[in-house]
Amino acid sequence: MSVALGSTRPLSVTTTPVDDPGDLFARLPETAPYAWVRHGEGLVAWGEAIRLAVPPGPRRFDWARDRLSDLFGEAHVDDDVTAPGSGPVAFGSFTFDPEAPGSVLVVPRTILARRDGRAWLTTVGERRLDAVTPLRTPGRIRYGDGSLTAPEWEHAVARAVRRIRSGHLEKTVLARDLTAVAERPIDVRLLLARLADRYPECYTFSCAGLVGATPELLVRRTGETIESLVLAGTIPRGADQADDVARGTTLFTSEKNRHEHACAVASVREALDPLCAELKIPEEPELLVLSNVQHLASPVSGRLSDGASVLDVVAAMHPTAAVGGTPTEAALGVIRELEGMDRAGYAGPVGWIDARGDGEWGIALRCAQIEGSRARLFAGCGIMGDSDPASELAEAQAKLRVMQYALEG
Ligand SMILES: C=C(O[C@@H]1C=C(C(=O)O)C=C[C@H]1O)C(=O)O
Repeated sequence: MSVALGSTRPLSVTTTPVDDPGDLFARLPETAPYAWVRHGEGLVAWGEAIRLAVPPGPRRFDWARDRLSDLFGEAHVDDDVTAPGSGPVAFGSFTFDPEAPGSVLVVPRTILARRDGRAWLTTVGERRLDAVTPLRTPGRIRYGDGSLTAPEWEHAVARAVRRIRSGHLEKTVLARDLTAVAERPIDVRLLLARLADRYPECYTFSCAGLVGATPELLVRRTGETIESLVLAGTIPRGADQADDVARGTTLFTSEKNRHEHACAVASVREALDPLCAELKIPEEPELLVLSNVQHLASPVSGRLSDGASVLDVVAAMHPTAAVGGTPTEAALGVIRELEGMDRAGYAGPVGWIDARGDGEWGIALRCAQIEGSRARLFAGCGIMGDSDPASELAEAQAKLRVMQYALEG
């Protein structure tokens, strides 16, 4: 069930303040890099002190929380920083489908963090020196269809639209995958550096081979405060500034996109309401403009009422209608039936948690699963009753470009 690497004795954890390390990614060795970074701040980590394979099932988040609270509870911790992300930390990636295997938690051996003008280093066990080798380029990339070809995927979208029009559900989200094979093994650090450079407002992440830059913050917990950024409703960027502004206006006034966004916001409200003493959700979304697409975005904030950990909040929220649909069960049924692929960690929660229960988790979007010289890229779109399959395909392609750029430069 669970695989623990290294010692099963209590963890010995030391956090000390360090001078500003500058570019966090430049400090990563090539093997097993972990990351959660936005605007140059966050955590990078390497080495694996503990790896837990989370058993699939409806109680997987509870299992993860309980195992971590045992591990962290019995650890010997010497923490001179006491900030969110200091002391022992676990990175995690959960599969989209609770019944799919592959969810994992890793307590890295070394964690380097930088936040609000402070920086610190955490080591688990003996402090070791890890050589930082130069970045390696993967060479030529050859792409192939994933589970469905583009026309097959458009056909699946058309079927989902019919299902929605016949009143079975309001919204679903269909995704597709692409395969990529590089000439040489893929250096995850190079992908991280390129992603962070082009998408600084996204969360550049790496966890157990799942690598990407997601704009969608599922939840950040800092003490009793939580924040989230709900995204749904997308239009590709324009050819020039005037076109861009016109597209932004089209997106903002599009009934289809506003409805799609409202479904996502409603699912987040429903999940967070029972956990919160206070919850703020703006009445109207705003525009989030990224290098490849524009999104409708609603920043959410709240105050927890009962000391839930960040994983408890993740458990309550996943899957939001931004990646599942409305109503959830009907939408998941359509995804299982029409998408024809295993989403693995794509569209699942990815992030980190510390011993206080603080942490940051995103929805794993604009990402790929990397294995040696191979990658599997993912992207999906919210489907409504008036979705046009060709436009949805164009949107999925715009989203796939994030990882294509990371691989190709
Ligand atoms: C499903 C993805 O993105 C989600 C779907 C969106 C949409 O359909 O408009 C927008 C943002 C995300 O919530 C993806 O990037 O793969």
